[in-house]
Parts: sequence; C-alpha cells; structure tokens
Amino acid sequence: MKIFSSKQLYEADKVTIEKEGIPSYNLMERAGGYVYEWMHKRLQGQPVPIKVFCGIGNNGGDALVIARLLLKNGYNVDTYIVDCNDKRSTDFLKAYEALKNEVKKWPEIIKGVENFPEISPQDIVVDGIFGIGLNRCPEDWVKALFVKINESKAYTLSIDIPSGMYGDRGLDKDDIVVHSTFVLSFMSPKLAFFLPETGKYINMWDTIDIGLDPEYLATTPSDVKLISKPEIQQMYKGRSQYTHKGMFGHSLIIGGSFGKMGAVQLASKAALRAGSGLVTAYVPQIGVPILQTALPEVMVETDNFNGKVFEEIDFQTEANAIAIGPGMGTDEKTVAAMESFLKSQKAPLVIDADAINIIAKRPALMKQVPALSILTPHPGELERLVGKWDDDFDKLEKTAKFAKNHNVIIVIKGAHTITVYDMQLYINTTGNPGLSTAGTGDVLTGVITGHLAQGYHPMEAAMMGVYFHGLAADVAVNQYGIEGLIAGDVTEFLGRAVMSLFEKPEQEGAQAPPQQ
Ligand SMILES: NC(=O)C1=CN([C@@H]2O[C@H](COP(=O)(O)OP(=O)(O)OC[C@H]3O[C@@H](n4cnc5c(N)ncnc54)[C@H](O)[C@@H]3O)[C@@H](O)[C@H]2O)[C@@H](O)CC1
Ligand SMILES: Nc1ncnc2c1ncn2[C@@H]1O[C@H](COP(=O)(O)OP(=O)(O)O)[C@@H](O)[C@H]1O
Ligand SMILES: [K+]
Repeated sequence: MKIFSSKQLYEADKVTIEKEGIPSYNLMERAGGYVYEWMHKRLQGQPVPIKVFCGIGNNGGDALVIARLLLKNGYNVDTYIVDCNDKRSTDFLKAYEALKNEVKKWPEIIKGVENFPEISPQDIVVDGIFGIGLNRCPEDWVKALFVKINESKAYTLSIDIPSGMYGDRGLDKDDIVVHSTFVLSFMSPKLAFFLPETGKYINMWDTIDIGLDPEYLATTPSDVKLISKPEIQQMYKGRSQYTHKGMFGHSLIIGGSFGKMGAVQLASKAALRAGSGLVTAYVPQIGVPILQTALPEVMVETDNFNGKVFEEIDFQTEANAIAIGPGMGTDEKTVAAMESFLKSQKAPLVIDADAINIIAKRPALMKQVPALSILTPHPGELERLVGKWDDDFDKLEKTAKFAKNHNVIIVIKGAHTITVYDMQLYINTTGNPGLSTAGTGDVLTGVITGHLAQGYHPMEAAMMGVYFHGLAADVAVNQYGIEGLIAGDVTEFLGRAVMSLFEKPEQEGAQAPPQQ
C-alpha cells in the first residue's frame, strides 16, 4: 500500500475536483459523511455525549460536517470552533453555514482557556482541530486544549491525523499532540503514524476511501510503502513437489564468541525454519561442541586457532547466502578477520550486530561491503553507522542517503521496522513488543539469510524476513504472552506464520500455498 505525502494528497484532491468537475466542498461532504457512517455503525444511536472540536481549516470543515450529520440523526453533540486563526478556509465557511442552516444547536467559539468545556472520560471527542495543513507550533492556549483532551481520557477520534502532528515532518521541542484512541485517515495513513516519536500518540488507525481520482492514485509513485499480506503473497514462491534440499540454498552464519554462542544458534535455526536447504555455522573453536550439540541439523566450520574469538574467517562451505555478526564481538583479531573476509566477498551479505559495530568504527570498510548487502541495525547500531539525527524523519533521510551512497539495504529495526533501499521506504506491519527481548535480532538475521539462500532478491529477502519474523511473534504471543515471549519462540512459529499467509477468512475457506 502506498503512503502518500501531504503534497500528493493535496494534489490528488485537486485532480479529483478538476476531473469530476465538482466543487471542492463536495469532497468535504464526502469525507465527513464517511466518518459519520463509521461512527454511526458503531454507536447505533446511543446517546453518548460527543464533543466535536473543529479548527478553522478544512480539517475543521470535515469535523463540522460530522457534527451536523450526528446532530441531524439525533446524537448528543456539542460543537466547538477552536478559533486559532482569522483565515477560515472557504469550505470551512460552507460547512459552518450548512450546520447553522440545518440544525438548531450552533457551535460554541473557543478563543482561549476560559472557554474550554469540561470533558469527561465518558465523552467521545472528535478531534478536527488541525489536519495535514498544520505548519507551525500552535499557540499555547490551543496546546492547553490538546492537554485537556489528553488528560480527560475520553475516547478520542482524530480526523485524518491527530491534531498537532505534522504529516511529513517530526515534532519540535515545544509541540504537543492530541493522543488519539483512533485515527480515521483519508486515503492513506501518514508516515508519522509509523515512527516512534509520533506513532506513540496513536492507539489505532484506519483509512477512509473518499473516492479520490483512481488514476492519480495508481500512477503516482510514492517513496513510502506499507508492507502487509498482499505484498508478501506476491513475493512468496512456494515449492513444487519434485524438490530436494539442494534447491533451497546453503546459508552460512558467521558469528559467536565466548559467552555469546547462542546468537549463532538462534540465527542458524531460524535460517533452517525459514526454509534454507542447508545451514552451516562458522564459529570460533570453542563454539563447535556447543553448536553440534544444540543443533543437529546444522553443520559447523571453525578457524585454525584454538580461541574464544575468530582469528580468521576461511571456510569450505559453498554458501548461497552469508550472514556475519551475531555474537561475534569486536576483538581486534576478529576485526582483522572480518576486514580480510570482506575483501573476498562479491555477493550480497547479511550484516548484523557486531559486524555493524566494526564497520561503524572503521567507515572505510563500507567500501568493501558488496552491493545489495542487507544491514540490520537496531537504533543504537544505526546511530553508530549514520550519525546522530534530530528526529525520526531526519533519521530516515540520513539512513536513505547512506544506503543509496553505498548501494546497500538497511533494515531499521524496531516497532514498524523500515527497510530502506534506493531512497524508498518499506514499512513493516507485523510484530509486537514481545519482540523486545534478547536474541530476536539474531533470529531476524537467520530468517533473512534463509530467504536469501533460497534465491529471493535481497530486497525480497529483507522484506519477507522482517514480515514473517514479526508475524511469527504475533502468533507466538497468543501462547506465551508479551512478557513471556523469548527469541527461540519466534523461530518455532515461523512455519505457522508462513501458513497463515494463505488462510482466508473462515467463511471463504482455506487456500493451499501456490506452487512454483
Ligand atoms: N484529499 C483529502 O485528503 C481531503 C482532505 N480534507 C481535509 O483537509 C485537511 C487539510 O486542510 P487544510 O489544508 O485546510 O489544513 P488544516 O485543516 O490542517 O488547518 C490548518 C489551517 O490552519 C492554518 N494553520 C496551520 N498551522 C497553524 C497553527 N499552528 N495555528 C493556527 N493556524 C494554523 C493553516 O494555514 C491552515 O489553513 C485534511 O487534513 C483533511 O482533514 C477534506 O476536507 C477533504 C479531502
Ligand atoms: N516493540 C516492538 N515491536 C515490534 N518489534 C520489535 C519491538 N521491539 C523489538 N522489536 C523487534 O525485535 C528485534 C530486536 O532486535 P535486536 O535489538 O537486534 O535484538 P538482539 O540484539 O537482542 O537480537 C528486531 O527485529 C525489532 O524490530
Ligand atoms: K485532526
């Protein structure tokens, strides 16, 4: 699913109005009408007190349409105009006139703190104060209203975007945002919904199709995409009957050091569960008995030194995909081994954990990293790689430029992991806070490597790996709970996650995975 920028959404608006030959106000009526229907379907006429807060732009206009329709249908509504600017939009004024003409209960005007109404936790708040047109920090009294809404603990339905949040940029130090219980966003969710500093203000969101020009939406490229089931179904290849393990690639996982051999175990097992035909772990000698005991399915290679860390990386395995980093440590000997290893590599690698930290300390090493390699940093590792950022949007820009300059794929891990390549962002939709536990990153490395070994393009391997890793965790929490989930559980549920890709809603019947 494409995520459009605010500029593109304004353009889509304009194109639709021109093509359909309709006044722009019709779109406001459409948008407000759909939100009203959404609310009515859930409220079914219940007399819950609804407080509709309207700004003075088109977001406020949408809210006025919603208020009018609610009032006309007998709901218990109080409407407030948050009078934060003299420049009321033309369509806002039309919606205001329509409300005055059609219902008896006119809005109250809020000009400052003294006009604030009481808001109780039992109220429903409709937040239509600012939409994607917010372009500066609101005045203090407006922010005080946001705080009042937030402190009320009322169910808050934000129209298009939580007021106070910018669609395409981060927050400033003094900004305050309405905390939304639910955001109904027009046509496309906004990028800010998926970034930690802004996404935390949103509990749930959904989109409302207000019928913008389909041709514009289909043909306009977007730099940001949401990756969910349909996108992954298209990538997934399945298997035919006449297969053998040699057809599904050989993964090599290079990592481990004294006390951190578990990272290699986790990654190796995950590569197998992701479907890699063969898996070999390359560990320092001390790790050989550990790996051989823990994972009978995995082969093991080691260096010629009797050490707790690598001193060289030299192997016989003819791997289709190589991951380096889990549990590897940053000992000087390991750094030297990794340097000479990188020089010999041409095919894309999966680079994680300490391998990223080593590169961060020796930026010149990036020159040796093969094109289309996949780097999987968590936020701390990413900062070491690309430097400090001002906010999440700045982080994305810095990461995208870094990835472009070095022709690599970067997987920014966290809630809504974002895969970055060629100035494009791919936002994952699976996963949960149960993944915030030791070793889940190692599992991710294994899953991505397992897909790469099976012949998926590195971008597909990265996106599918991230998606299935999150989905496996989503399935696993049903059994273990958020706190109880541990990294190995994610691996155990990988198969279940892939199976669920082809489950249809029950009444439609299950569909078998497609064959190659
Ligand atoms: N295609 C779409 O997506 C549609 C969008 N519509 C609505 O239109 C909204 C955008 O409307 P607008 O562009 O009028 O913008 P907003 O409704 O977000 O309002 C902001 C208005 O206040 C001004 N403003 C910005 N920051 C301010 C501040 N800190 N203090 C005071 N005033 C400030 C702006 O100049 C602008 O006029 C969308 O979010 C959506 O709700 C709908 O009306 C219909 C179609
Ligand atoms: N709150 C969360 N929601 C979704 N995914 C999460 C969350 N917290 C962590 N994750 C995922 O868990 C993994 C953690 O990786 P990482 O920090 O490298 O762990 P480790 O180093 O212990 O293996 C990443 O895939 C990340 O996206
Ligand atoms: K809003």
